[in-house]
Amino acid sequence: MAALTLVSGSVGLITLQNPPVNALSSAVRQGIVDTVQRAVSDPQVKSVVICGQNGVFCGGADIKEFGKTMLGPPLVPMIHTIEAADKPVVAAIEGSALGGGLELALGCHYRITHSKARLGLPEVTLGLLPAAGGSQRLPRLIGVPAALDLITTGRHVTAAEALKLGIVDQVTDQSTVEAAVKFALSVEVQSLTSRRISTLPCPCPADVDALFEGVMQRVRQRGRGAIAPVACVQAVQAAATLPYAQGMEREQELMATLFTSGQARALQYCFFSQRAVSRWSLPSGARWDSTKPNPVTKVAVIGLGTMGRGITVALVQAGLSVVAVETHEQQMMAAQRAVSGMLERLAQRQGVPLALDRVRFSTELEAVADVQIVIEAVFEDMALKKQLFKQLSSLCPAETLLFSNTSSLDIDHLAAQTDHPQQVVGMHFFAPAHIMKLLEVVYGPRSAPQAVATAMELGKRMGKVSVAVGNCRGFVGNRMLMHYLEEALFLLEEGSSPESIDQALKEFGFPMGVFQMSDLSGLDVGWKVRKAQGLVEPGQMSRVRQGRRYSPLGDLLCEQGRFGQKTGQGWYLYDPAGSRTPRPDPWLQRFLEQYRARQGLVSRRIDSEEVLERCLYALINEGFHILHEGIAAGPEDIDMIYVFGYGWPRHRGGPMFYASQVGLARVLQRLEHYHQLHPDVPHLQPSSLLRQLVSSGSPPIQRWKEAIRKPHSAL
Ligand SMILES: CCCCCCC/C=C/C(=O)SCCNC(=O)CCNC(=O)[C@H](O)C(C)(C)COP(=O)(O)OP(=O)(O)OC[C@H]1O[C@@H](n2cnc3c(N)ncnc32)[C@H](O)[C@@H]1OP(=O)(O)O
Repeated sequence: MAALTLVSGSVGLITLQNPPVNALSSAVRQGIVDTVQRAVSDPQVKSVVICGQNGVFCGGADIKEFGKTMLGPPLVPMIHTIEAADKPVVAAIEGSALGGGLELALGCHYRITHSKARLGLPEVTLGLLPAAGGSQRLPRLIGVPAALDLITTGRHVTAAEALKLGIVDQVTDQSTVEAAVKFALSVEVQSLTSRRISTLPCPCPADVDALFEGVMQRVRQRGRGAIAPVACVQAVQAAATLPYAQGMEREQELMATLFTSGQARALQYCFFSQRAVSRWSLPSGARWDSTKPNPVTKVAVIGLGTMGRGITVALVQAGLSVVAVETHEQQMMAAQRAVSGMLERLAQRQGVPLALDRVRFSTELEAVADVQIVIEAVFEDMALKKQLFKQLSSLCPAETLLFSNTSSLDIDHLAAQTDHPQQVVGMHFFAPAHIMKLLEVVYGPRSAPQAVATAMELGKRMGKVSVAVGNCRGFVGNRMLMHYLEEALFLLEEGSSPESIDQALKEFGFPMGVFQMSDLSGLDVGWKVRKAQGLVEPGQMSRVRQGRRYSPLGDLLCEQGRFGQKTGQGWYLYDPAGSRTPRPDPWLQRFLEQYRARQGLVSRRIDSEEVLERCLYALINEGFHILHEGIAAGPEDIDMIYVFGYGWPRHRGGPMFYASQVGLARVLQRLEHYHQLHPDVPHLQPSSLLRQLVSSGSPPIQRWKEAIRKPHSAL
């Protein structure tokens, strides 16, 4: 797991060997301890270089070992031994030096880096802190403000930035190991006194207390209840105020709390789930590793509203040629200006050349005839989309893939309009499409595996987290969201207010509550969907529709022209119209009181526990139905959809992971309780999969698939 060879006569070269990222597993740590000891005690060795196999220095501690009994030598004394060595030790960093990998490098006396390498301490993203001395050494090396930034955000820095910050000593474009060996030879006789970072004082700015206070405030605000960023600030504060040995004690103490926390488990589950969802499979048995995506260089986007513009930008940024079609001349001009502006701003921010020449704008549908993929992004209207798919089917060659950016419409109906239904797949982007990371790739029973593979690959090229899901109303995300929204409305009817419901959800960790989110998306969007479902009865107040409880509150607001932020009024007041700051609306309060009075509803006090249980468990219950039907391959697919598309707090792992942490028996018991109180609400009736899991002893989430009828989970 680590090999020692003698090179250039006097340099002991230690190579970490643990593909793919040379994570510091117990075997690797043992290998490092053994090889360092041999190198240090070998009189022929005058200096040491540590590098990683296959162009990667080290991806950090082995995350797969977390939560298990720790075997092998611990990291902290291992790094101390390296730092204390009386022969110069040089880290040769290629690929990545992350987390424990960078901490290992900080224990070395020098760091030589390839220009393409990335360095960082991303432990915070896993619910941890750099507890192999990183929180104490980095501030001593680069100062408190820069260390706080890197440690609390976990962001990776380029080699150039690392050099500027003083993390590394040299950057090379050539062979890193050769440069490091040459460097090691040149420092063999130099004193190491100033090279042991742990012995250096921590450079602090004059207003260090104010700095910590400000950062702590920012971190709490941004973290939405996450504990790791707070502990990271506290650890750096220890580096700034305590001698190294005491700082290390504080680091270990803080880490001990984080290491066993539910948040760390949730974040580590997210790390693996994010990767697992790319290993898609279909109910037919087709899989990611046995299906080749089509080569794609040119894509068309039809419909240049908000979504189409965002998709165009995302495609251009992925290096593709795009034909952007909008048949209305005026809208086309506006879209062209908007897309060019977005691309210009992005190019400026990223310091890359402007790629405007990769987009060709056209008002002619015929312009799409020579592309490999057409992404339809016209208005969410079935008749309109059906007509377009019919036209596309006759316009495009048989091998062209036809993707629809629909958020809820039936993919099978669209496929049925074409001569080649196997070429049709849904690509549900989230607004703004060039920024949001989530992509739901929706397959129908006739979608070809190759079409799904190509959509997943295209998503990857655009930097998205793509999740393959089956076709059903609302797909996975919006289907679950419907019940969350409905419960919020029922709670309003029963006596709650938009402010208190939103507050409870924000305290849970959502960036905004359900009513603020609805105002932002536009209340007319849901109204249109409900109209299409035949649920809307203008001017009517009846609370039972299609045989179940229904709240007409949203419809009544829309009838008053209250569509949310864009009209200045919705569940909140926005002054002026278009402003983003919601203010409680006294009109709404009166309206709710009158509504309850007319309906004979007696208002009661509703606490945040009930808000969370009813909104979240209703959503989770639908997730169990989705799993049972095989619409999502596994719980991790649902969780990644919610984390990346709906603002579910990552440190809570996603709705299905959250259910597993709350305890399935508890979720079941509360759903039964609420269903008993509200028998006219079918979505509160516990799913049979949830019952089945509870009666089989609530297995851990990784084993749910064994109970699912059509499992094709990737975890
Ligand atoms: C009390 C005892 C513990 C003390 C610990 C002290 C403090 C130290 C803590 C840590 O070091 S925590 C780990 C910090 N490191 C990271 O967060 C880095 C995570 N990895 C990445 O960001 C990326 O993997 C990468 C290194 C940038 C490479 O990216 P790339 O896109 O090339 O590959 P991936 O698909 O992401 O990964 C490939 C493969 O490798 C697995 N993997 C990656 N990193 C680790 C790791 N640190 N431990 C275990 N496994 C890792 C990843 O899951 C992929 O696996 P498969 O999905 O292919 O099975």
